[in-house]
Amino acid sequence: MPANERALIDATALRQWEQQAAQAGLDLMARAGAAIAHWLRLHYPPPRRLLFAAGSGNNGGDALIAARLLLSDYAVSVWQPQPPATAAAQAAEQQYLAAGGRLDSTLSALPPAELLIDGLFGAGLNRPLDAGWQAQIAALDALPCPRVALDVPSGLDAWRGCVQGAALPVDHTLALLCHKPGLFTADGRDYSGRVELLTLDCPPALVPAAQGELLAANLAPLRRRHNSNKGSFGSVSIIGGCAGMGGAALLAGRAALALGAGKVRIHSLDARLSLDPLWPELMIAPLGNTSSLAADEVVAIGPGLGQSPQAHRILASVLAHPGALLLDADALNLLAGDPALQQQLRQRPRPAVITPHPAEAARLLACSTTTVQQDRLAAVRRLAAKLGVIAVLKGAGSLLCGPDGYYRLCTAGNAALASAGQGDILSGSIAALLAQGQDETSAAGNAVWLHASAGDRYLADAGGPIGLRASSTLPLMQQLLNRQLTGSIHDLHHRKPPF
Ligand SMILES: NC(=O)C1=CN([C@@H]2O[C@H](COP(=O)(O)OP(=O)(O)OC[C@H]3O[C@@H](n4cnc5c(N)ncnc54)[C@H](OP(=O)(O)O)[C@@H]3O)[C@@H](O)[C@H]2O)[C@@H](O)CC1
Ligand SMILES: Nc1ncnc2c1ncn2[C@@H]1O[C@H](COP(=O)(O)OP(=O)(O)O)[C@@H](O)[C@H]1O
Ligand SMILES: [K+]
Repeated sequence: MPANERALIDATALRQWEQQAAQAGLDLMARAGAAIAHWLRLHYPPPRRLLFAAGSGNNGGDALIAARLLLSDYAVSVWQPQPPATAAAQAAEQQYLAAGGRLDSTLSALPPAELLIDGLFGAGLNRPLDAGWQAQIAALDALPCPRVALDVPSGLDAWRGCVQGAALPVDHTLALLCHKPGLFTADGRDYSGRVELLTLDCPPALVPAAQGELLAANLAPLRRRHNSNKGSFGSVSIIGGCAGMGGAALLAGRAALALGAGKVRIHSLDARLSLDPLWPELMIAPLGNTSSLAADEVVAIGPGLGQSPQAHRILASVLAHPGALLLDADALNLLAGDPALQQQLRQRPRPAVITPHPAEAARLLACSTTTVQQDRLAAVRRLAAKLGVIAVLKGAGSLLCGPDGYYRLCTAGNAALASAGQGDILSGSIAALLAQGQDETSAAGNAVWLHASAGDRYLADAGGPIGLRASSTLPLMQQLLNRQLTGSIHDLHHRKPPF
C-alpha cells in the first residue's frame, strides 16, 4: 500500500479537505458514487438484485449516486427511511428519481436482495442510535445476503471504533477518500470485514497533512553483515520476575533473545530464579545495584516486577538509565501511583517506550478502562503527551503515539493474542529491536507488527484463534522477521531511516 494510502486524517482536517475540494470544483460525492458503482460491478457483476440503504446525510447521497449508475443493468431498490438533509444528498436523490429510480421508506415492503449496500450512516454519525434505529439495524442485519458498507458500517463510530448503540456487521467496507481509524481499532474489525480504500483520485495538492497512518513494518534495516558478532546486536536487561511472577521475566527475556538481541540478562527480584533450563542462554542474576547496568544497554522493566517498595526503588533508579528504556506491566502501575516518577520519566533526555494494556492506561490517566476503550486514540495521545514517551496502547487495533501526537495504527492481530504472557513477549521483542539499533518509534512499531502478524499467521494455520501460547508466538515472529530481511547488500551500506 503506498504511504499516502495509509494516511489517517482527523475529522476536522477531513472537513477542511472536503471544503477545499469543493472550492476547487471537485465533486467528491459524484466521484464516490462512481467509484462505488465501479467496485460493485467488478465484485458483484450484474444481473443482481441490489438493496441500497440510504440515510439522510451524504453517506446516503453516495448510495443514491451509485444506485442511479447501476439502474440500467441491476434490479435496484432503495430503502430511504428519512428524506435527505444535505444539499448534495438532495441533488443525488433528484438525479436518481429523474433516471427512473424508486424510493421506499418501508424496509419490509422491498423484494429480497442478493446484496445490501449500507449507506445509512457514515463518518457523520455523532451520537448513539436510539431504540428505533437500533431496530432498523437489527432488521438489516437479519437480511440473508452479503453486505457492503459505504465508508463505515452504520452505527460504528468512524473515528473511535465504538458501536453507537447498534452497528451493522458487513463483509466489505469501502473507505472513501481516506481510511478512518474506527474501522480498525476497538470494535472496528468485528464490524468492517475486508476494508478497501477508494481514494477518489483527489489531486495530491488538495490532500492535507496526515495526523497518523496505518502501521507498516520496515525490518530490512535489521539485515546482518557476515562480519558481525554478538556484540554487534546489543545487550538487553530485563528487570522483573518477583516471587511467583518469574515466568513473565523469562518470557520477556526469551523474546529478546528470539528476536535477535546479542546478549540478554534477567535481573530477577526473586533470588531463587537462577536458570531457565529450557533457554540456558539467558543469564539470570539478582539486581544488586542499577549502576551495574551499562549505559548503552537496553533496559526493559516491568514483567513480573510486582509493586513492592523494592520494586519502586529500582524503578526510580532505572528511570535515570541513559540508554533505551521500556516500561511495562507493574512498572506502569507503580508509575501511575507516583507523580514524582512520572516527572522523572518526562525529564528523560531519551524518551522511553511504554506498553500499557487498556487497564494500565486507565490507571496512568486516572480514568476508567471504559473511558480508554471508548476513545483509544485520544487515550494514547494523552499518555504520550502527559509522560513524554512513545506510548503503545495494546489490544484490538494497537495504537502507537509519540509526544508530537502523530500516531500509527496496527491493522494486524486478532484474539489469538488474548492470552497470558503475550504482553511480556511484546516487551522483550521491542527491547530486542532497540538493542539492534532501531530507534524507539521504529522498534515499537516493528515489534507490534511482528507480534500481531504472528497472531494472524497462527489464526490462518490453526483455522481459529484458540490455543496460541505466548511461548509459541516466538517461533512465528522469528520466521516472519527473517523473511523480511530482504534487500541488496548496497542497502546495508546506505541504510535509510526505517520510516
Ligand atoms: N468526507 C468527505 O470528503 C466525503 C464524504 N462522503 C460521504 O459523506 C459521509 C459523511 O456525510 P455526513 O457528514 O452528511 O454524515 P452521514 O454519515 O451521512 O450521516 C449523518 C446524518 O445522520 C444524522 N445522524 C447522526 N447521528 C445520528 C444518530 N445517532 N441518529 C440519528 N441520526 C443521526 C445527522 O443529522 P443530525 O441529526 O446530526 O443533524 C446526518 O443527517 C461520509 O461517510 C461519506 O460517505 C463522500 O460523499 C465523499 C467524500
Ligand atoms: N483481541 C486482540 N486483538 C489483537 N491483539 C490482541 C488482542 N488481545 C490481546 N492482544 C495483544 O496481545 C498482547 C497482550 O498483552 P497484555 O494484555 O499485556 O498481556 P499479558 O499481561 O498477559 O502479558 C498485546 O500485545 C495485545 O495488543
Ligand atoms: K454506512
